[in-house]
Amino acid sequence: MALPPHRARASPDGPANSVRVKIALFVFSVYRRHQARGTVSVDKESGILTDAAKAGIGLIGLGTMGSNLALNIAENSVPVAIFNRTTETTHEFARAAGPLAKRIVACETLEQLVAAIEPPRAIILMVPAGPVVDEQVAALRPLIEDGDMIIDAGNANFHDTNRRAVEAATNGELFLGIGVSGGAEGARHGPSIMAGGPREAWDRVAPIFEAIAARYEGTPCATWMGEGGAGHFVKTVHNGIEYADMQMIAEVYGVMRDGMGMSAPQCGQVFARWNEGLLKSYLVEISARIGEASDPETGNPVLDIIADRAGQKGTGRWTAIEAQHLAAPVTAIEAAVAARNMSAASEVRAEGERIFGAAPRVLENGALSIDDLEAALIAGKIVCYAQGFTMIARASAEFGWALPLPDIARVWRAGCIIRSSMLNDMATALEANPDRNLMFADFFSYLLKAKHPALRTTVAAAAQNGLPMPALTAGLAYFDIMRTERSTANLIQAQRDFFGAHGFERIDRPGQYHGPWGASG
Ligand SMILES: NC(=O)C1=CN([C@@H]2O[C@H](COP(=O)(O)OP(=O)(O)OC[C@H]3O[C@@H](n4cnc5c(N)ncnc54)[C@H](OP(=O)(O)O)[C@@H]3O)[C@@H](O)[C@H]2O)C=CC1
Ligand SMILES: O=C(CO)[C@H](O)[C@H](O)COP(=O)(O)O
Repeated sequence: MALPPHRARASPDGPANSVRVKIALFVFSVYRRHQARGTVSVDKESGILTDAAKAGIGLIGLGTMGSNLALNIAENSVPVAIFNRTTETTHEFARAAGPLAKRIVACETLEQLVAAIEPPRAIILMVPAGPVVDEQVAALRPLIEDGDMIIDAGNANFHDTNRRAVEAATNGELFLGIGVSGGAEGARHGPSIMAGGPREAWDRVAPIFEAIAARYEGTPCATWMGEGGAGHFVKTVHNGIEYADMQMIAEVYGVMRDGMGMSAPQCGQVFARWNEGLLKSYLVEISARIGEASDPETGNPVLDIIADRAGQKGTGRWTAIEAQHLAAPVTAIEAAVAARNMSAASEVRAEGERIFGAAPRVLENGALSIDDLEAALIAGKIVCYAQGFTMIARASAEFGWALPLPDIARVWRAGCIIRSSMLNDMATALEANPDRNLMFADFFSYLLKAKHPALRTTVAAAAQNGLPMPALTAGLAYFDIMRTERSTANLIQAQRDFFGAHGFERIDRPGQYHGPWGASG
């Protein structure tokens, strides 16, 4: 199949150059301030920077993400003051920081942390979502001054971020809610950053975040999304898409493993091949590496010894719940969240298998090809992103944000977990028409026309053989519903009117009507 012509790349030169200038000016200003304060001294025993020279930013929470972000910040020439609940971790971290330790100010108390940062201060929180963030804000509040800024860079429910932004404004502080994606590797070498909060607050710290962010053809993947919880909202939908993307990949892995009898390394090799085509993406790439990895102790494929119960920290669930509130169907994401919950119920599943027997699962030779699975995954992925972007557009209108849909696609092109070669084309399509379902854009409708038959064949064969495919099935149903001009909701409306006198519209004249249901209605 020939690809359509429009895989144009946005020219990165203009914005990228101006960003480089901004970063250079910021770094220079930090250096000047440090020069003015004299030389840095180092504690002989710990090797930790102890000088009165002030840090350009503070960071609380040296776990997986915080420790890597701190190193990334230091590597980008910005001295960073660090604090962690467990003090030993702070010292271990600073000791292990090697040459970057000279830009790390290790603090044992929040008082030390605040004192170590150049005012007006900016302090990043990289701690678990929920009450911990409120506790950290409350602990910092008596120590900071008007104009200081707290930045929650963990995953947060955007409703909490909205509330915290209002509380901060009342207290004369600035509050940013920033979604950071990319896992440990991204945090260390370039994550994708989705910021929300007062624009002027973002502008103040943007040079640091743009410096540490991933780059797509020179353009930093760090974007201000809007006021309040806008950044955390976009990160939440990112994670919802992440759930669906991962689930769809797991579903085709299930067909290869159970339906086709392929080994984990064989599945890995298929993913590696797919990663050279339209499915090129971080999640397919790591699935290839996972499939090919073997357990050093037993020599068996690692994938075969991992328990089949998926964990979750809540962002997928937040997406599904919010989508319901917004009446924005994200059926593939909802199915993926439900699939994780069902995977966790392993004892119930075992009982089900005892009662009903295992489904046949094995496909007849030739029932499906690897190419069918690839095409099914391409179609499913387009539907899942289309749902995510539609939800973002709905939220933008509902919450009075002006969420920049093309920029969201752009900021996801590098650094984040859902980065994929399709995102540049999504940015182009959303630039042309941000209000239109992505499935209908020229490039994606062209692909869907070509690939949806394979999605249908795959879902049908899987259903026939008891291979569960909740996300791909949900994606196919969404596609079919969205291409059906006359749905079956006329019967729903009749039923509602029958039992509750809710009324219905007619197709042949305007107005509200009731049916001739008689006394039984
Ligand atoms: N891991 C990932 O891939 C990603 C995570 N995130 C988000 O980033 C945030 C941090 O995640 P991650 O680094 O993985 O988490 P970790 O569990 O690795 O680290 C948690 C950090 O928070 C501190 N902490 C935990 N509880 C408290 C508390 N009650 N009071 C003070 N400090 C506390 C821990 O300190 P101590 O050492 O004392 O335990 C530790 O420094 C979360 O919001 C997460 O959802 C975002 C993107 C990706
Ligand atoms: O934000 C992330 C990636 O983008 C985190 O890794 C998050 O923890 C993933 O979600 P979950 O733990 O629910 O799978």
